[in-house]
Amino acid sequence: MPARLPGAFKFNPLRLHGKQLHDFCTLKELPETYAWEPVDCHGHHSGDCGTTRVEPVPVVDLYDPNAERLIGHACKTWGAFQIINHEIPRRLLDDVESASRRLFSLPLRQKLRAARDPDGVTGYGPAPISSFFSKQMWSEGFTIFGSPLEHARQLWPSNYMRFCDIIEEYSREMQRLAGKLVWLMLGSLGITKEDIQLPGPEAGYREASAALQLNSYPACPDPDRAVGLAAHTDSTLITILHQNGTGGLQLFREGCGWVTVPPLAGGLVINVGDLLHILSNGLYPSVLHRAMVNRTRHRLSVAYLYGPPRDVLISPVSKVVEPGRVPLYRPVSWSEYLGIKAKHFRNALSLVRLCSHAHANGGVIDANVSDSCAR
Ligand SMILES: C=C1C[C@]23C[C@@]1(O)CC[C@H]2[C@@]12CCC[C@@](C)(C(=O)O1)[C@H]2[C@@H]3C(=O)O
Ligand SMILES: O=C(O)CCC(=O)C(=O)O
Ligand SMILES: [Fe+2]
Repeated sequence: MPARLPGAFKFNPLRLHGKQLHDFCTLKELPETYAWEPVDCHGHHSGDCGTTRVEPVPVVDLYDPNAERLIGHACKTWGAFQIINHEIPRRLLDDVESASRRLFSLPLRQKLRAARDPDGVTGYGPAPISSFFSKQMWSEGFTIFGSPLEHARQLWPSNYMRFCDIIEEYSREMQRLAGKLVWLMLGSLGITKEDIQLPGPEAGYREASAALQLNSYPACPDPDRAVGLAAHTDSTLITILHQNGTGGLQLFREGCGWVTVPPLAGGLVINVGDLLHILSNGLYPSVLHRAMVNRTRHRLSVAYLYGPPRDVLISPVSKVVEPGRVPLYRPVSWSEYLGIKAKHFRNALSLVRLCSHAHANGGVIDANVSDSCAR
């Protein structure tokens, strides 16, 4: 019989899109639905590099006169790096972290007022990729595209403006930084404004589209069997990630395995996404990454997912397709690619790959490739 004590609803699991959700703080043990097979189930070597010294994820100082070259090298070898001296005020990073903490601290019932619609993209809920996994992830998310006003009103009917103001200011600053970083990356490939139709500095990088993903990873009673956010690449040009002082982000590096990205006070993590992978013809590969959880600390992260204007076609820029090589990907807009990713997840990139008899490594002509091809 259901308990009728005041507050007993907290222990009543609530459902969203067919899955039971929980107020994580009430769980003293890991429910089986959140217990993953040993991490190797992601199909990759688990843990950090064996006993050899792990090479750290590159850190680039944006004031360094060699920043463009260093960024190019990091994109090619890691598909990711951290930045310092990015000129995003520390106060704003703290504000967005507090706003996110305020949101996720609300009772589950209240957060569900702003739940993501089954076919929608914005609002509260498990990470959109959850539907591809039978086990649940030890995390919750809130996705913002454009104005957060409507959802913020549902969450805090009489006190929503502070949240909206912070999100607006953060998005504005991130847009400027993302535009600058993308042009540094393109510059490192020798690509100029004449070669590509992307928002540039003269327009303040406006017109680009972007989403903001707030992620929360509560302390977990059995972290070794749980996964915060399963391994994925982002569908973006680049993603800018702010993580609070608690580590958990890991990057997959060929020949090495999973490498933890240590939180750097005031630093930001930059990931190469699938669209930059396409645009660079695979020279700057999108990075596979995941988030792990821990026993004692609540981890928060804020991802700014930056893409081109939704209907601009992205394809390998001819300058990076060297003689003797071929374009590996067909043109695709961000809106189409997001649809492909939402349906096919890990196969999305190979589904826009051209049936070119070209080798994955920069499009060297090679007749022996049997990859899935764009039809
Ligand atoms: C613009 C987007 C990228 C994203 C799907 C989305 O429509 C909004 C959320 C984004 C996110 C954040 C967490 C990881 C991810 C794979 C997911 O499930 O939702 C990404 C999506 C993506 O990059 O494909
Ligand atoms: O929380 C993290 O460290 C990773 C988040 C992430 O990968 C994402 O939001 O796309
Ligand atoms: Fe991601």
